[in-house]
Amino acid sequence: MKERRAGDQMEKMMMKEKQSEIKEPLICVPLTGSSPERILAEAEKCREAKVAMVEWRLDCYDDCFCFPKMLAFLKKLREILHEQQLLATFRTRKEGGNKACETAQYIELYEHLIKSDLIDLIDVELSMGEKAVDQLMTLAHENNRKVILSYHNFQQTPPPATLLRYFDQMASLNADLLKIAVMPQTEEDVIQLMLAAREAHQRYHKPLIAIAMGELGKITRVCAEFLGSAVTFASIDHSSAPGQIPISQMRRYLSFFHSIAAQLKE
Ligand SMILES: O=C1C[C@@](O)(C(=O)O)C[C@@H](O)[C@@H]1O
Repeated sequence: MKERRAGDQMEKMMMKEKQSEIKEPLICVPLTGSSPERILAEAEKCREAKVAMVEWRLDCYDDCFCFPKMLAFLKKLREILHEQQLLATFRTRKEGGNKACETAQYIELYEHLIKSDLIDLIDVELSMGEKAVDQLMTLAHENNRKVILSYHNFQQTPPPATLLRYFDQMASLNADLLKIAVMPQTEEDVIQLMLAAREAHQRYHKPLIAIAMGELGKITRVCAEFLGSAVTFASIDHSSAPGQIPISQMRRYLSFFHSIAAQLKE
């Protein structure tokens, strides 16, 4: 019952997006523990802080490929996080995550997660290829789960035309949210990422997440609302990517930028 409530919240966000009514982005906090004890402790903190969305980074969890164990643990996690939207992510090593895995293993993991009925969203890497993406997209949508299609580059920022091509591929593969996180080397890279995000937001009318990582890119996390970003990531214990800032600070920044956005709309 309570899980449905989290799903409804996401549904409302998507409706608003369709009406081009940009609103304050949701904060998503990643759980990066490797043991059940650590993950549950992080989840408790998220619950106490009334975090809107929590990302379980399965590539950080030791037993992610032991499916019965993983699912039993997910049930416990969900009991703590019943008010939150729960995003399940396996970030592969080639996109900055902690573990490598074969495509077949990746698909199997997500199939278990989708069918468990215990998560609201999944993050699927665009680089998995059209066939794998299609398969997971169909299964997720049949089970009323939302899909974030994502691209990460922890080394550099590809040129604007490439960023737009990725957003375009994500939208045409029917993603519910389009997500790009890149590493800027210069301030121009940060600006290019911001411009590509604005352009994609106007073109596709889909919620997106656009992040420039590291110190240089912090601005994209706090002024997410101006890029059309529906979600921004913040840390509660350990950050899962360079440049993430603590949730208490993030809340202050978001409400500051939201008040500016509201004034501009008046
Ligand atoms: O993709 C993302 C965004 C992120 O990389 C960030 O830069 O905040 C953090 C990851 O946990 C998440 O999966």
